[in-house]
Amino acid sequence: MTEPAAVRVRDLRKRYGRRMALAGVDLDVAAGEVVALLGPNGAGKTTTVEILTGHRRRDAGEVSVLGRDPGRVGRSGPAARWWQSEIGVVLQEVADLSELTVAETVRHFARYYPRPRDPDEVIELVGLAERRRTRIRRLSGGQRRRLDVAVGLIGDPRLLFLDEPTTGFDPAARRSFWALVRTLAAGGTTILLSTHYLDEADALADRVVVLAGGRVVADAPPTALADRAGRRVTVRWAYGERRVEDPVPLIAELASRHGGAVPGLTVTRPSLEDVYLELIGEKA
Ligand SMILES: Nc1ncnc2c1ncn2[C@@H]1O[C@H](COP(=O)(O)OP(=O)(O)OP(=O)(O)O)[C@@H](O)[C@H]1O
Repeated sequence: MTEPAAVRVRDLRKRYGRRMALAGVDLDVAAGEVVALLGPNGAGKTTTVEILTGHRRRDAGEVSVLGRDPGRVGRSGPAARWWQSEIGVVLQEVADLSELTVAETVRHFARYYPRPRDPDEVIELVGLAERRRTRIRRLSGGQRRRLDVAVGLIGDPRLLFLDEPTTGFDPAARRSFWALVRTLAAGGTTILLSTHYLDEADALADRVVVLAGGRVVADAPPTALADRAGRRVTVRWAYGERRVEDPVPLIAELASRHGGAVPGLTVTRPSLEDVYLELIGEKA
């Protein structure tokens, strides 16, 4: 028997007053998959993650997370406790426990779960072993984010939600965070990660779901998005430019028109970033 989907979303809708944040989103995450929800500011990524984790109500649509509706699972009772222990959540805004140390914080959250991971092991995993005794208010932004992830992992979740986990990281911190996500994925954790960094989605995800203006504008493995990038090339010459799939006939025609060499000829393939910008409508 195949494992049921970790996340299944159909026609999800959410408004804030007059502002349409989600205009009918479909999303699937299979067990064991790493899916990146990619999109610009205001695309609806956080709203989606908040609805899936039970932190925000939806207006319409079907949502199932580990077989339960997050809008109905409630806050207490055995079903809610089971569900909350199976998911790990790292949202953008976290509780302020700035007087506690790293180790105290992780141990504090471990008490909420029936089968927590070992706090020292989790601290080591997120790369904070040398900061175990540091108070939270003395951590850097990147270290603080790692602590958020430690708190998200302490319950040993099957499914982990990471909302823009590397915003504000320096390049080295991002790379080591990526290594952590890969370690978790290799251990079988299902991960839904929102990001506005294309390279992050490309580096980590089995599948990239691009959100723009509250809609899914692409849903494909990163390599398929890259292939889409490779298909169309731009041919420029001194008197014009055209985008074509196969540049050879156009160049032949231009060559015969100019009686030999084509003045100022260049042929360029779009980058993955060009395709992404086009998908989210930020390029003419
Ligand atoms: N609490 C709120 N009240 C009113 N409008 C909101 C609220 N939260 C989000 N919005 C609006 O809903 C839309 C989607 O926002 P959301 O935070 O989900 O996007 P996002 O993709 O996570 O953006 P970012 O990358 O900037 O975090 C935006 O237009 C935003 O201004």
